[in-house]
Amino acid sequence: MNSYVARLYQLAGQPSRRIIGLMSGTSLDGLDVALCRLTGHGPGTQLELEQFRTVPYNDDTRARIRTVFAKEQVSLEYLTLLNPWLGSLHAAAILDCLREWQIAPHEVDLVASHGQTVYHAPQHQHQRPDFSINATLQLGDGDHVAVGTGIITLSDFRQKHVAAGGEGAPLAAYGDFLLLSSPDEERLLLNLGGIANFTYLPRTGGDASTAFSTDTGPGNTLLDGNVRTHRPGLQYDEDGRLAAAGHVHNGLLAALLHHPFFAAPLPKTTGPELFSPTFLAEAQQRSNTATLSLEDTLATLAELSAVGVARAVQAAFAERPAPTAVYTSGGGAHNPALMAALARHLPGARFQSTDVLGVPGDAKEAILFAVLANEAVAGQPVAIGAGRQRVPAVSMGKISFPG
Ligand SMILES: Nc1ncnc2c1ncn2[C@@H]1O[C@H](COP(=O)(O)OP(=O)(O)OP(=O)(O)O)[C@@H](O)[C@H]1O
Ligand SMILES: CC(=O)N[C@H]1[C@@H]2OC[C@@H](O2)[C@@H](O)[C@@H]1O[C@H](C)C(=O)O
Repeated sequence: MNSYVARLYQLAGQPSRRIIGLMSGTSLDGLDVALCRLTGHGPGTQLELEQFRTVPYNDDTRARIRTVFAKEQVSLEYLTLLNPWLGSLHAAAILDCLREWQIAPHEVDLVASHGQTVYHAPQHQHQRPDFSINATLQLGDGDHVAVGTGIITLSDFRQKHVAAGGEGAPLAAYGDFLLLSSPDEERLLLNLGGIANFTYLPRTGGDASTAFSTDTGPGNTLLDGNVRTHRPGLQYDEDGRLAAAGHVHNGLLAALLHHPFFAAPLPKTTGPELFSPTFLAEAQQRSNTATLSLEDTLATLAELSAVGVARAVQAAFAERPAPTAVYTSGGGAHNPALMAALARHLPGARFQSTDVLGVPGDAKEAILFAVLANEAVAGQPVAIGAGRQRVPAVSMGKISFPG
């Protein structure tokens, strides 16, 4: 028997596994590295987050990713080169973290690598009559991560979801459901990354078929892009200071909200392919607001992100009250201007960080991929959701051996 197959078989039978989850999201701020001890599997999964670090991307890495990121046309040669280059970069980042944490690679059982999304193309977004399929592309080849670290690696999680009829995202529902359901309350888990999304969790023991997750529209992506354009050198509006100094422009807000995405049924996914600088420029042109101050534009964009979340929550809970327990994660939770807008648009909500649940908000997405790898190796396909909100019950991730 191949010794790695034997190792996987052994890992599957162990009571717990030590798994590194990797996530590099749409904000391109860096690679999140979460060292997790996962005990059990399925609804009994227990998480201990042993270490967490974001390894920042330098300007060169960001520029390389931006060369292809969310672009309809790119150099095929560049894309081909970027795939293994990112895999090797991620492997080096893991080794660097392990050195700092004084842990040897052989003491880690698995790596769960999300890779870098460079293009997300659900059918509603690409609208090509010649391809009636959903598609999504993550770079950072898993074999390079496995060979570079010496650790068995699972990667490319989203393809199975697409193959089973999903849009490849959001996958958060699976891990959120396993780690964060509570017998005491139903919950909304609101992630404010480049794109915003939420997971609805019924009480544990309640009707699991009602759990689901959906994107809601932009989180920080339009805010970040606008800041970068007008304040070169800044990556984002720190602590939302610029947005807080501005006023919402209702004309621009209406032009932004005009897009059918905001009225589309749930669940839905999106990305910076749609919510791009061009999307903003077109809305500015239609509303005659191209010369609006940076502060007012940012205040309006924060409002847009909050309205997107509120509309999706209203659509999901048209027939009954929405959960009031809302747990936030992602970088946008550190933006007080965005959080203030959300508080206005979700009046009954009690906002807390997922930190209070033992899952630090900044680490949550990386942890979720460790949970998916744990399920793929030791668990069963997770069945949650029903009807239009059905989440395909599949195990996800492709397995790469180091040798
Ligand atoms: N102190 C802060 N003040 C304002 N905004 C902040 C702050 N800290 C982080 N952010 C925002 O959070 C962003 C990073 O968020 P995060 O890392 O969750 O995104 P991501 O994981 O790349 O996105 P996605 O979840 O869409 O893949 C930054 O680009 C910035 O917009
Ligand atoms: C295609 C893709 O990478 N989507 C990301 C992105 O970032 C946030 C939002 O858009 C979400 O749909 C997803 O990530 C999280 C981890 C998810 O799949 O749940």
